[in-house]
Order: sequence, then C-alpha cells, then structure tokens
Amino acid sequence: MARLLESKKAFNAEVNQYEHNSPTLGCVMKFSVINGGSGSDEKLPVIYWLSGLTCSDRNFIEKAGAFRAAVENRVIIVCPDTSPRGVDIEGDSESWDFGKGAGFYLNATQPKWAANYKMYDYVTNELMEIIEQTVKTNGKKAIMGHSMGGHGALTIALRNPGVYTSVSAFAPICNPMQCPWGNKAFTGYLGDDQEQWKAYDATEQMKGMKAAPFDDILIDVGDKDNFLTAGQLLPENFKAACDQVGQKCSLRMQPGYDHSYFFIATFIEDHIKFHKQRLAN
Ligand SMILES: N[C@@H](CCC(=O)N[C@@H](CS)C(=O)NCC(=O)O)C(=O)O
Repeated sequence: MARLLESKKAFNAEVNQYEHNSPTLGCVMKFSVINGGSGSDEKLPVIYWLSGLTCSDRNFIEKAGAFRAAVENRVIIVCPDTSPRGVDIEGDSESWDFGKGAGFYLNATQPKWAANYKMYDYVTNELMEIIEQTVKTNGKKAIMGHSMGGHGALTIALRNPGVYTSVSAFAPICNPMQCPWGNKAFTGYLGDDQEQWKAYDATEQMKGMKAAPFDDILIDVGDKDNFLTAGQLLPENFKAACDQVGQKCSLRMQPGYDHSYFFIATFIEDHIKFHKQRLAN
C-alpha cells in the first residue's frame, strides 16, 4: 500500500504525493498524482507522465501547470520518479545523465545495476498495480513524457500493445542508440551488445512494427532546444521510421521554444486533450 505524504488542492484538483516500498527497485519510492476528479466518485482514466534527466516525481507537478487541464478533461496524471532513489550504488551520483535521476526506463542487465535499476518493470507493472489500489481509476491508460521520459513513454507504449490507448512526448530522445546520452546509458546499464539496446530504442521499435499501433502519435519539439541541435533527440529518425510503417506521427516543431518546463507548460493542455479524446472511446 502507498502511504500519503502530502495532499494539496490546486484548481480543484487533488495533488498528492505518496511513498511505497518497491520490491522491483529494492527501495522506498515516491510518486505524485494529480487527480482531476477530486471530490467526486467518478472513476477516471490515468495518464502516466515520465520525466527527464535530473527530475524527481515533483518537477512536472511544480512546473508544468497541468492542474486546470487535468480537471477540465477529468483525468488523473501519475508522475513516478526517474530512477531508484533509496539505494546507493557506487558511481550513481557522479554525473547527471547516468545513475540517480537517469534510470532511462529500462531493466539494467549489468551486474552492478541489475538488482535495482529496473524502471521498465517498475512503470509497466508495479506502479500500475499500486495506482489501481490507491486511486479510483476506470482502468484506461495513456502515457506521455519529456526527453528521457519521452523515450520511456514511446518505448513502453510500443512494447505493450493494447495497454495504453495513446502516447505523446515532449522533446523525446527518439533514437538513443544514435545519440551520446543513449550510448552512455545503454553501455552502462545494458553492456556493449547493441542488439540488446534495440528493445529500448523507439526508432528501432517502430521500424520493427508490422502495422501502425496508434491512430496518431503527438510529439512537440522546440526548435531552440539545445539538446535537439546537439543531436540528442533525433525526432526526424523516429518520424522516418513511422513513415516506413504507415504510422501517423504529428511531429510539431515549435518555433522559439527550448527544452524546459516553460515549453512543456505551453503545450501540456494540447497533450492532455489528445489523450482524453482517445481515452474517452
Ligand atoms: N542538468 C542539465 C540539464 C538537464 C535537463 O535539462 N533536464 C531536463 C530533462 S532532460 C529537465 O526537465 N530538468 C528539470 C527541470 O527543468 O525542472 C544541464 O546542466 O544541461
């Protein structure tokens, strides 16, 4: 059972933070929830939000300004942390793009990390079960995320057909095998065999699809995003893979926007509406 740590009200939404013992990750984990239906008995759909590098369960809550849209669209938004937290492994705090705050939503296979760094299993199994016990949901799910969390949302949605009605992302790392962040993380967590990396690469996953899994995939990227220009995101590679399999991908290059939560706050309502339309069917 999750333990309630804090409860706030914002724009009529209930904004709660919980902690629970995670057998999957071998430590205590926190997660935050925006309940857009607080005060009613209505069972609502859940949108999972996966954050990016250096984030905890709080960045989206404090910076995305998603409360009003959650209430207006009657959805629950669940924000997990981005890596195991309650465990110390040598080297987990040396850099901001590996270890703590940088779990990459995968199951590590390298001995040093394999016991705890299982964010893929955590998000797809354990967290979902805890949410069903903790919040009144109608069982419908969607997933979205930012940067490393956009990578997580895309790969998790593509690898779990039928579980999520829709997927969207802000500035996702679309082809981690081909970018410095992905190379560093995958080498560290998964080892040198690049065949093993493909399971966690959205572009590779999409290339392997026999048919389009979603009616549309919404992706926003700011054209002033310094990580885009540094070749960390590679949305054009994902879009090309989508075109190859006939998957519609609404990739919107947003002029003037960067990688930050100012950009996310600007377009979060569009993403919530995109999911709500599909969750309502
Ligand atoms: N620490 C990095 C930036 C990391 C970064 O931009 N993280 C993004 C996700 S990839 C984020 O959401 N940061 C937290 C925030 O802005 O609240 C740097 O110094 O360049």
